[in-house]
Amino acid sequence: MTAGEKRTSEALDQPESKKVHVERGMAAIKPEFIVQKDRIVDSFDDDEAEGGERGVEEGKSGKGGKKKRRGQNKNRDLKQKREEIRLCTSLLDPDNIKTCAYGPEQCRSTHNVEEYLASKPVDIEGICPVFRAIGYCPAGLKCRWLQSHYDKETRKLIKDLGRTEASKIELNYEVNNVSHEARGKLRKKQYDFAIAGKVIEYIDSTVQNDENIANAKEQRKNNEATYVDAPYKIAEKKRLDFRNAKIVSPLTTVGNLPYRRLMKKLGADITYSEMALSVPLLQATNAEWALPKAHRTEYPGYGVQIATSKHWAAAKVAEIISRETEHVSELNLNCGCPIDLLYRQGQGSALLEQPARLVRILKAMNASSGDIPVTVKIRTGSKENKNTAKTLVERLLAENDVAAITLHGRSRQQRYTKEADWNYIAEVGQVVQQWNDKKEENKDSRDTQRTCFVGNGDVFSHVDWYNAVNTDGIDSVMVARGALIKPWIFEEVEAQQYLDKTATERLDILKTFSDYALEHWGTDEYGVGLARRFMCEFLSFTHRYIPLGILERLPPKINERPPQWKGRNEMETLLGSTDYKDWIKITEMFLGKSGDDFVFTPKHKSNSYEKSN
Ligand SMILES: Cc1cc2nc3c(=O)[nH]c(=O)nc-3n(C[C@H](O)[C@H](O)[C@H](O)COP(=O)(O)O)c2cc1C
Repeated sequence: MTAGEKRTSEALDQPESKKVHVERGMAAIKPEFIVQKDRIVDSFDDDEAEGGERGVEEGKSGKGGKKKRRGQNKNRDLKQKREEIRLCTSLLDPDNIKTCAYGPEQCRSTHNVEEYLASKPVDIEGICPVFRAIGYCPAGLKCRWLQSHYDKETRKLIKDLGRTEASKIELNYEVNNVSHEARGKLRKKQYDFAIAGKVIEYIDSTVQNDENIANAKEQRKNNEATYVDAPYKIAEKKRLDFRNAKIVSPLTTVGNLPYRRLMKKLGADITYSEMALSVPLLQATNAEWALPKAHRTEYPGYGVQIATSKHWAAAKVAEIISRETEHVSELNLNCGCPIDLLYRQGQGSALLEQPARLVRILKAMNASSGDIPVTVKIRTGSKENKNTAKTLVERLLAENDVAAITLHGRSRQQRYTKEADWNYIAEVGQVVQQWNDKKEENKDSRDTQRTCFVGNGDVFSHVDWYNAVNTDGIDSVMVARGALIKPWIFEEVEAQQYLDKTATERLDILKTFSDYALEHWGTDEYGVGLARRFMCEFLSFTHRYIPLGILERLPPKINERPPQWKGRNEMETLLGSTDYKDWIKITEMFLGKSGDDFVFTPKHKSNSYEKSN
């Protein structure tokens, strides 16, 4: 709804005497916490976020360019600065000096340890979070908390290797690292696609173009004798059971490994990688292969999401993932990403308009992914008011290649200000349920795996969650922004009540994120910079939380915007600040002072950002 279309709604869940009149789309804040009534926080257009920085070329203004999206900061500078004097990584541990591949003369980093240590900024106070967690800090001399694990007398690192082993036993490590060897082969185009090769050949031979898929099915019906069976067998798949599972959506940029690890700790059952693109995966770029990595606690229940427009690329990626990783519970195809860049390449939500291509991709993935089941995430359709998901789902079920379907109740065209259509999600759920019932009745069928159906959109509390999962045909819910703005959402689901978290409790959550971020990105200058950046990205969602205790009425809604408010104490006010400079301040509580060269540009222009720029 636009600002000009304001309507008045009543708070129906309050007794008559307490009913308040609030503008539709506005959060009702108790008067004593309102700072400036007419200063309303801008609505957030989260669509851009789905593609992460891959969407930056969208929104160019000027001749021939696209209309600039309001409130978005394009061309964000996301690179973290590196130290001016860098220590060669061969010298990180004085007890274990390695051979430098370039030699001290050629190496671009310094081999003079004293010079390096003298150039380092003053250490961050306290105990190194990684050393505390695992008894050893891989950043060695580069650690920003070095004083906590360095003996100045002996000039040696302090290690507690007993603790390292213990933390490994506690499953405190990362998985799904694709080997250097496999990546090298990919880069040189020498990887042996033993399964995908056959699958691609078969799909190519049976289907030359989109129309032929329909023809092939017709041919199969009319003339069974001439139909050639696929020259490969589809492996038996691991079973998925999503009934009432607490699921965190795939979330580009913000759904990074430390965040997902945090969500597992806070009660999530299932997590997904950020969307990885098939082409850079096949080119073996390190950044793309970082995406399927997971924390050990995420498995089982960890899905890798990919985006692609080609069945051959899908088959190859599926084979690599099934052969080179050991901790993937499902392989998910993204058919929802709305950003122009991917859409124009036929990826993400573009596949909704090309069902034959989509079916081909899923078939290729399913046949090449070994025992990893294939799942898909779709939207209601491409255009607003023209839902196509039902027909699409019928077709996907008939092809029998997906173990689960997630439906985000919005079209590609629809922006986030409009609510997700849960009535339509329920209708599609019925289609899946009828299909599953029929399968169950057909006792002769060898394939008795039911297809799971998951709804997605605007779930922000246990009330929304139970409304969804108690609907016939809906197995569970994927939660995206709700789990970013309110990371304790699954605790509410478990407790079946709203939880009024204090600022201190919310800070504890951020502290855990900070610790996990440092374990993942490292405690050297560069790692701390990354941890700070991704913590700011996280805070760009957490700050949207309006504390329960200052709300005049329930339920809180994800899309409601508040007038400028203050919290019940200073910390609560700070945690709700829309100013990215305050977010940096919050990171400093855990990550030390940010240097002058730390750069963070928020994705959304907040009120204060616009004011100060
Ligand atoms: C920051 C952000 C990043 C997202 N990244 C992805 C992604 O990589 N893959 C995907 O399928 N959906 C992505 N989405 C969409 C969400 O998974 C989800 O479908 C959508 O936000 C609706 O759910 P919600 O109303 O619970 O937020 C992203 C959404 C946001 C806000």
